[in-house]
Amino acid sequence: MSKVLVSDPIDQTGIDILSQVATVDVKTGLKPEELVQIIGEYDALMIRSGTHVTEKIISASNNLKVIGRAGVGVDNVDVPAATRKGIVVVNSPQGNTIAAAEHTLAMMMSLSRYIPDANTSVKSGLWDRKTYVGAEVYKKTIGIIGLGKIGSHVAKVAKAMEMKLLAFDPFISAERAEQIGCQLVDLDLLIRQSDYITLHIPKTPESTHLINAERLAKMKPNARIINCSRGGIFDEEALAIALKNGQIAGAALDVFESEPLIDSPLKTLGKEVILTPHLGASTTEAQLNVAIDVAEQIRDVLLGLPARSAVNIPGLSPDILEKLKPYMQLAETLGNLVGQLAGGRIESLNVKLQGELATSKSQPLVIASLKGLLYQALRERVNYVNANIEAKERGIRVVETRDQFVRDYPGSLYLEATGNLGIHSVTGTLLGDGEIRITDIDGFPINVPPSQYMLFTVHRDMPGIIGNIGSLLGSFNVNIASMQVGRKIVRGDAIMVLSIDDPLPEGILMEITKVQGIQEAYTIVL
Ligand SMILES: NC(=O)c1ccc[n+]([C@@H]2O[C@H](COP(=O)([O-])OP(=O)(O)OC[C@H]3O[C@@H](n4cnc5c(N)ncnc54)[C@H](O)[C@@H]3O)[C@@H](O)[C@H]2O)c1
Ligand SMILES: O=C(O)[C@H](O)COP(=O)(O)O
Repeated sequence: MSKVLVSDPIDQTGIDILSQVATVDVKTGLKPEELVQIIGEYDALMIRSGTHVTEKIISASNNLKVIGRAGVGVDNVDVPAATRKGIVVVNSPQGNTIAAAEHTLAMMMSLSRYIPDANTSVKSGLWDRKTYVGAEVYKKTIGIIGLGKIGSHVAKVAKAMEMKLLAFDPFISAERAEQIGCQLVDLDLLIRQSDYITLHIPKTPESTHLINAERLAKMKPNARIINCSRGGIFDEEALAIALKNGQIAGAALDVFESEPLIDSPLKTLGKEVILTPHLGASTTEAQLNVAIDVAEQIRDVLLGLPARSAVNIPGLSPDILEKLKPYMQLAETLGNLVGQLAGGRIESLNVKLQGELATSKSQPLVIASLKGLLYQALRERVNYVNANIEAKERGIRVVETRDQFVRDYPGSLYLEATGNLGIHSVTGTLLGDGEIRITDIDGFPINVPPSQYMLFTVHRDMPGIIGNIGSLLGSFNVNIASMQVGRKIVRGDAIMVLSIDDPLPEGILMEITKVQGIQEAYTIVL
């Protein structure tokens, strides 16, 4: 049974899901060196923002197949190092969107009305109504930096409060911004005109210290700024100076350059500053959502299935995955089959999407085909994450083609592998119930489901040959489950495909090739 380590607090429902397929250890608050010591025992690791999965931890993780981030940000995971090791990294892109957006709005309102300080004041026995005269957000301008999932929800609510909405996001169109009710502007204008500025962007080299002394100096004196996205996007030293000097009216931070926040000049400031300990995603609802989402994905990866939100598998977004998942299984099976038929060193793989499939995204199918193709060489070490890298390292050239006019099946996939021992091709499709059918091998039409043990022969189509093979297998006590012959012309070359119940015994393949009329024989294990 697989072993999963949960190293940050997650909802019990997630642990219950993982327990269906694995032994789950919950060990929170581990020091990095403790994690390095034990990670080798685990097949999966489930974390939140508290665990930093460094290259050192990844190097020590000899069995790790998947890292699940129960949340959005994966900046606490060395994703390139995980990718190099073939470890899938999954997250929950939407599970805590509403929670983070609502925390942002709560921060905005609390900043405007000094609620945290007023509350502390009343609890300390005071009744001070003068100090806490606030400001209304109604008709004020909010500048949203990053109009993705969280930014868009903040926009929706801000619009309902009749705020004027500006947005800066170089990766979205003005039309999209307009649909959300925002005017897309450049960063400088947003900074100069907004009464409230809120950030909803990932931390990248470009966004690090995006809010610095220079930009703070351009803000309105009544500006209040909020960061519920990632620490390090604000230059905290410069922010503390700007607040101290009254350059801006307030700031609310949920995330910090270094967490937990220990020494910071921001802590010494007054009612104009609100600090929360990375609580954006901390609602019961969000924690349930992310725990289920990520635990299900970890479970799927441990069962050998693709995950719907893997961050390090190119071209695999959840909607594409939903549509292509059955075809990925087909691609993997065909890749494995054609790899075994080609044998030896593979030089190139042609992946052709046919019929209805021709309009689909090819990348997931290419990855799955390569995973299957490399299985014989790499076994469990090849997966959806590293299949591309492994193929490149072996010098396998991948060619993607499409032919929507192939109409013998609604959608089919054709793989052709060229190697130092020759060229082989296979075609397959999915039946209505999702069952895989191999429909062509090396140009011979057939219609067989894949089975674990198979035998293929290329032979002359002549009387007696099928009987001879049957008797030979019988003499070795090999039970034939099914058999089919495919031929292009009567009495020409033909292919025989047999599904057998057990692996072929040693030496029998050689005997088969000696049968009169047999030209080639291949044993396949899928
Ligand atoms: N505080 C919390 O607990 C909490 C909870 C959830 C998410 N988050 C963080 O909030 C952030 C936003 O999450 P999301 O789900 O909305 O992400 P998202 O991917 O849906 O949206 C991010 C948006 O930022 C834009 N963007 C990227 N770089 C930019 C830049 N330099 N300038 C302007 N726009 C830029 C992108 O185009 C995208 O539209 C992430 O950093 C995430 O980790 C924090
Ligand atoms: O990126 C996220 O999802 C948030 O930062 C939430 O982090 P958390 O899971 O540690 O609360």
